[in-house]
Amino acid sequence: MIKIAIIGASGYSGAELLKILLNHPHVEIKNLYGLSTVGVKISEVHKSLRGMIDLTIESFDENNLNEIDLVFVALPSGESMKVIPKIFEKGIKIIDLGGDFRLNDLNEFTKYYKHEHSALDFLKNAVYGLSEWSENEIQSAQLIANPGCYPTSVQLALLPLLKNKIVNENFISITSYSGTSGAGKSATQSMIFSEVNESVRAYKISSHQHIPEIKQYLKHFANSEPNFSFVPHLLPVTRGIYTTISATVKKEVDENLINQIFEKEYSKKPFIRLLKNEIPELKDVVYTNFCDISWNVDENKNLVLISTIDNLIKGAAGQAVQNMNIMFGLDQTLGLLKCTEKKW
Ligand SMILES: NC(=O)C1=CN([C@@H]2O[C@H](COP(=O)(O)OP(=O)(O)OC[C@H]3O[C@@H](n4cnc5c(N)ncnc54)[C@H](OP(=O)(O)O)[C@@H]3O)[C@@H](O)[C@H]2O)C=CC1
Ligand SMILES: CC(=O)N[C@@H](CCC(=O)OP(=O)(O)O)C(=O)O
Repeated sequence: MIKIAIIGASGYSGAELLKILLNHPHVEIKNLYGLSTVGVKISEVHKSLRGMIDLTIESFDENNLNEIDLVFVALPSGESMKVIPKIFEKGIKIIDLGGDFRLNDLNEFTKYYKHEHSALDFLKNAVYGLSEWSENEIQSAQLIANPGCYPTSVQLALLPLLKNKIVNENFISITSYSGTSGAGKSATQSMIFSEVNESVRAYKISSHQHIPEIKQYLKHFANSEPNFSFVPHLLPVTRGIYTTISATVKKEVDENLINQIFEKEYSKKPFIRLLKNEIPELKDVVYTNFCDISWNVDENKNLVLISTIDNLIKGAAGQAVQNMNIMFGLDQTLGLLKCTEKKW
């Protein structure tokens, strides 16, 4: 059994981790950590877990991790880097759901993350855990930086086409919509029901922390440095990410070639569902680890790609468990709903 601790178990991603891990055949959940909820039973914080787990949330102390094999860290931005180096020193495997260890360009990193200087040197220890694209590196990693929710949906759709050099890189337009759970459980005025309901708004245009992440890993995985815009929007739903990407493809490219590229890259990947010309819908991926991808090219070589995920599952806890399975040499689908065939 893999003995697990979760730091940030009382948050939204913590809840999803628990629901998946309680159903995992090779996992034993040992310790749960929080901040304002210390001393409270986890089944009182996440009432959906009533009758499923009898653990109380504790205050984190790295000296209590002696029997732990893997720690999931689901803390707000800037908090993980305070605890992860101490856990790493003990030789324990770690999966960080936050952004603290995703960027290796220090200029970009310091723009977006309030850091402790000692944590900067530490960045090189992390492997970026985009499961479908870094399986080999994940297998041998001690520390995984789990990808952000928007970058997961963007990269899974764009990488195969950029890797095959069929997209014009002069301009790619990326528009994403997220449910409100993407912002976590802390209350802010802009996230209350009456502000969000029956409305849609863009935010952090040109300044979102996921722009450098997308840039870094398009280069890393596809050796591509396209000029792109990324505009996130807040949608009045609880969960899900809907990403629409517009670009032009090179003049010799047609839909058949794109079909072949996606099939080659993803036909054996259990969480990617290729929909070709169908239009994906959020309701078909929420509560799952699937990423549904569709594509369309018109006679003027305009490409539209659509990619949908659940921000809390494929965009956070589900991908984290997929990465845990890969790190421990297990079937990567354990604990998660999966595709057993790719025809429907
Ligand atoms: N929500 C999402 O869709 C996604 C989130 N992520 C990332 O995952 C991480 C967790 O996100 P999410 O679950 O939404 O966050 P939440 O805000 O829902 O939960 C945060 C958790 O961290 C604990 N916590 C808060 N502040 C501190 C602190 N100063 N020290 C120690 N513990 C603290 C909270 O404990 P308590 O409740 O006891 O106060 C709670 O357990 C973030 O880095 C986020 O960016 C990544 C992808 C998607
Ligand atoms: C709706 C909403 O506010 N979403 C968050 C997503 C944050 C997240 O999940 O990403 P990190 O782990 O990279 O911080 C945002 O746009 O900042």
